[in-house]
Formats: sequence, C-alpha cells, structure tokens
Amino acid sequence: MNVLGSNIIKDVERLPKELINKFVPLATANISDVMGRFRAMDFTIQSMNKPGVHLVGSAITVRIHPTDNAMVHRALDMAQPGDIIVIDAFGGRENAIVGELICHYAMARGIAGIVTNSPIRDSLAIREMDLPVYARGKTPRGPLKEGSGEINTTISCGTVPVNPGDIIVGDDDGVVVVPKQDALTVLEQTLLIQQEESAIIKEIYATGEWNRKWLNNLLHKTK
Ligand SMILES: O=C([O-])CC(=O)C(=O)O
Ligand SMILES: [Mg+2]
Repeated sequence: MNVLGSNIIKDVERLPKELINKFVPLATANISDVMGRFRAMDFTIQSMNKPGVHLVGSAITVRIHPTDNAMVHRALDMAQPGDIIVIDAFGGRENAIVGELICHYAMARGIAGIVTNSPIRDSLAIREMDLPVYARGKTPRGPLKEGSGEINTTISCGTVPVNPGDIIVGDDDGVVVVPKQDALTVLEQTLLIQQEESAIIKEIYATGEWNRKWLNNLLHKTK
C-alpha cells in the first residue's frame, strides 16, 4: 500500500524519445514564453556546470526532507537512461543533497541530469562533468541518510509543479518544466517563436528599425 509521505511509484509514463529530443535546440526562455511565461523555475535554481550546458529529458520526481537524501539514492537505482531526477527538498539551505559520487553514478546509468532546490557539494568536480546539474547553491555540509520521502509524486521545484514524465529543459538561463500532456503544442509554438525571433534580429540589422506594433498600441491607449 502507498502511504503518503513514503510513496514510491515505480511506473512512469514517459513520452517517446523522438518527441523529447525535439526540445534539444529550443531555448528555455522561448519555451517559457509559450507557456504564458509560467513554468520556468525561479532564479535560485542555477546551473552548476560550465556555460553552454543543455539539459533535456523526462522527469523522475523525488520529495525529501531538506537534510536527508536516502530517497535520492533509491531514485538513482530506479531511473532509466534519459531520465532527469528532479528533487524537492523544500528549498532547504542547510545540507547538500547531491555530490560527485551521486553524479558519477547518474552518468554511468545514462541519467540525463539532476535538478534540486537544495544546495550541492563537490561543486568543482561537478562543474567539470558532462552531467547537467541545477541546484540552489553549494555547501560542504553533507546529507543525512535516514530514509523518508516520496518518489514519482507531484512535487514543487523552483516554484513550479513537476510531475513524473514531464519534459525538463535547462540551459544557461535555468530550467523549464513542460507538462507532458502539452508537450507537442509547446514544441510547435516554441519553434514558431524561434523562427519569429530570428526574423526580427535579421530585420533589425537589415533596416536599423524594430517594428513593435504592440508598443505603438500601448502608447495610443495611454494618451
Ligand atoms: O553523501 C552524499 O550522498 C552526497 C555526496 O557528497 C556525494 O554523492 O558525493
Ligand atoms: Mg561527496
């Protein structure tokens, strides 16, 4: 029986890899724009890697108390290649929940990245690794391993709800969460925005002008 506070849900419905891979060339800012400028994690969730990082994959969610990462270790064993482990540690500031051993194990298992609203440690090693890691700062103080928490329930990370199987995308700006039921629409609309923005940049350089109808309309209204 699943007991609230210690649920471990093994079955995750994942979107097809071909659909998830189509998010690779997309910028998080444009993805967030098509979701009403919502569903971007707040600025506290920062890349711990070198600039140029890109994270794309399917969410496995973990909820833990802010000092205890035992459930993260359970989730590492359950995750499949291409999964991203997204951890809700209640935004704790006191203990690092992820370190380099966890990251090496994740890489060896083909896990696509880790996102947590807690600090990490072993940050120099993680910075040099090819595993994208997003976190809320760093501290040498390590986690306890006592065991409570949930895997694959709905969590909140960086003020955004995350469900197992949602598409997670990260770049140098931060992380966005695409609800799995909206993935195709978000993909199509983001591709359109990217084309529009490329056309705007070309026009700016070609003409020296930036035609912003919305601004004219706004000035009109406030007159
Ligand atoms: O002790 C832990 O679980 C975190 C850590 O430092 C590591 O994974 O290297
Ligand atoms: Mg360590």
